[in-house]
Amino acid sequence: MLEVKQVSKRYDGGRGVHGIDFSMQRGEIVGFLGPNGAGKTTTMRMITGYLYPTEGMITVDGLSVHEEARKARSRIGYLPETPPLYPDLTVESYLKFVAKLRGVPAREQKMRTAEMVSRLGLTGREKQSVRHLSKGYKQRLGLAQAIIHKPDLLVLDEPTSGLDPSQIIEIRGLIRELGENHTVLLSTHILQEVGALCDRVLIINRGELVMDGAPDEIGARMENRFAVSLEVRGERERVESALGEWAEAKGISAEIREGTKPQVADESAAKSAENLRDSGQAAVLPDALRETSAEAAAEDTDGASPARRAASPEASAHAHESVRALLTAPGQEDFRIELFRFLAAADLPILELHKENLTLEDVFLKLTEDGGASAEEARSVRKPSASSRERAEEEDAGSPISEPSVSEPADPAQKSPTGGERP
Ligand SMILES: Nc1ncnc2c1ncn2[C@@H]1O[C@H](COP(=O)(O)OP(=O)(O)OP(=O)(O)O)[C@@H](O)[C@H]1O
Repeated sequence: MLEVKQVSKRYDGGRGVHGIDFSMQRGEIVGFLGPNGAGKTTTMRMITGYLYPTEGMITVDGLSVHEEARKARSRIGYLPETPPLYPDLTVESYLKFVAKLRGVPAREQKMRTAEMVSRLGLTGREKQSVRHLSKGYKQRLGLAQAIIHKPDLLVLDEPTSGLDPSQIIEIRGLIRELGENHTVLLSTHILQEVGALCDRVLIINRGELVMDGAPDEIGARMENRFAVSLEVRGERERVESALGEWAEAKGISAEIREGTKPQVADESAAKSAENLRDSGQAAVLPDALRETSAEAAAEDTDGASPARRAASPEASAHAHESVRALLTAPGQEDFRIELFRFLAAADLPILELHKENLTLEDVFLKLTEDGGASAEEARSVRKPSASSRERAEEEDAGSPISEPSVSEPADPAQKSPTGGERP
């Protein structure tokens, strides 16, 4: 529903954003991450039609945000970093004013205002002046003004910035709810927020998109490896040799790490079992153990029978031993099911198994820290579906800037009475 095609915005000195290219499907909640000055607000202001791109094209539901501004913008709700609130109005009168401004039919304005009050948890505050709302309630009102005209796409610029932890939880809950009926693009500095809310993350650095993917996939994709760490119950030597052979045959590297050693109690149990066996007193063993001893006796003595291992003193000694390992394969192929089946067949129970990824934080730091991934390197880890554009050539630093606005001032200096953008 949103298409951002090769969009650039050049400010003085070559700052701004370059060749931003991505699309969003209906119903997605996408997190837009980047360090300060990376270009998040610039991109969002262009998507919402408040700023004209120097190059490129943005459409919402096929409508150009800049050429069919009125129609396109009726489908977009925007919560800027500083919500465009009028402190002298009451909550109710402000919402009615915005409803009118956004073209809600006169007969529906009252009803829509009441709906927003109830949906955004503003009940009881209708007559309160905006000036006296807490920061959290101002943010609720900011969300209300963004959705009062029932847009399809919601663009939220740092919606939880400046809120206290309980307000953050509340606003996240509201965004999650809004995400059930809207497509949402939200910028944030809080990595946790992306994990908590978003299906997908876009990372922007120095004006260029450097990552596009699901939060839990981008770490693996960035490294182009599939890594699994696991803990297996069994004697170290046996686990090591079984895993090692399997991994080698599959071209997977296996690194055996520390495991747990048998407890002293287990060692003494093993000793007792050994003494019993040596003194021929198997008859006093508990029934279950006697059965396994009998089975073991009936088996060939190649040591492969699980029952024999269970009854043997060696097995008792290793009954609580476990081994940790890290298996790493090049590429993205998921080998967990095969591994599970192999270890089950070898009677080596898996106590724990999980995919090892770079965390979102690792990825973010790698991509954005000084001297982190260059735009060229970063492009190579973006999804294949993402833009394969060549970097737009840097414009002359002194080139003139044309920044016409559609119907709103493009200059951030022109703010609403509270310093926010005009609603
Ligand atoms: N009106 C403007 N005139 C000149 N340069 C600007 C203007 N607005 C933004 N910039 C520059 O463009 C770059 C991107 O800024 P932008 O505000 O989009 O970043 P951001 O990712 O939203 O940052 P933050 O997280 O700090 O809000 C920065 O280098 C910024 O200084």
